[in-house]
Amino acid sequence: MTTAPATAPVPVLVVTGYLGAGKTTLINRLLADAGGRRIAAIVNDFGAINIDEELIRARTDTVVGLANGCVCCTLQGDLLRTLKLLLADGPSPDHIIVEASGVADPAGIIQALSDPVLWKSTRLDAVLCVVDAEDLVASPARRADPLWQAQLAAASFVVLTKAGGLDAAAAADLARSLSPRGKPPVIDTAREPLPVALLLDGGPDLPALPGRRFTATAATGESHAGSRFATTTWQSAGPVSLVALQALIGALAPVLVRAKGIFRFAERPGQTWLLQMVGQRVTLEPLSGDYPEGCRLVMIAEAGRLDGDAIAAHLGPQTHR
Ligand SMILES: Nc1nc2c(ncn2[C@@H]2O[C@H](COP(=O)(O)OP(=O)(O)OP(=O)(O)O)[C@@H](O)[C@H]2O)c(=O)[nH]1
Repeated sequence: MTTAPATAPVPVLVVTGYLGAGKTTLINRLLADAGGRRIAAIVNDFGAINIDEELIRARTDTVVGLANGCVCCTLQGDLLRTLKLLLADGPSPDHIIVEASGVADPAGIIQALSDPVLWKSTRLDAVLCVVDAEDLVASPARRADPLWQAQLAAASFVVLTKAGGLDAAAAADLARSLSPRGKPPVIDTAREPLPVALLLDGGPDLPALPGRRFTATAATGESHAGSRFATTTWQSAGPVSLVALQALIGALAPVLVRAKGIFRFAERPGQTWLLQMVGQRVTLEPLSGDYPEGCRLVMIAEAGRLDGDAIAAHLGPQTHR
């Protein structure tokens, strides 16, 4: 009697990191450099509109968005259901990347992925924590934030983004401060190529699976920020005024922690634009590729600080696509 060869569990890479740290950008780099690996992405956006899913969809056919909640708590069940569907539907991917929302405590995700039934078909391979160097330099108090600490504590790898403005010694100091003993490894994306094979396939000095340990503490500790931040979304079927958007950002900048949106402007017909705001840094860049018509905007602020009516006051009433 012959037995069917056991198929290896599909490895899962969880990408965590604070709001606007660079998770989506990093995942798109991994997808671009995937080297023939079939990668499925599950993208969790805290808000009702999943901008990150749209940005990642441009790179891979297999992307599932989980919006309006957090995979570390309210959407844990959805995460497990989505994983099961991805594995049941056609040929399994070689790898699954889960982008956590910026307010997620990875402990809850690790806990969900440790489901013994799921473990046979998928295994948590690594947790990658994206850390924004500019943000840390501008806001040193970030290090005392329990959410930020929980994300870093769960990391098997730390990816340092936006460190290009620091000199080499300052960047090395920053990396050491994030990982004093050199484990987890810190990868400075401004100075070194992204080690795709290491991040996706594991490294030689990583403990053998499934014995690799992950820091899983209570999912609902004070570090979880789902209730600390509130998200407000707005969308329209048609274009908006660029001047009105600039005025809106100017008016709300003092309270916004994060904003992102996909826009068409009445003043610039025929072009789609991506708005990104992290801290006080705002960028507006043209997008190439097919994006659905209309505009959508997600804004995140400390709960109670963002007046949703201000968006409609500047951009006009919300209309649905
Ligand atoms: N200079 C620089 N900018 C970066 C880098 N990575 C990301 N950014 C910029 O940072 C902003 C936020 O990047 P995202 O990839 O959307 O961040 P995120 O962590 O997915 O954001 P959330 O999902 O909202 O938490 C965008 O304007 C990016 O272009 C980097 O390595 N260097």
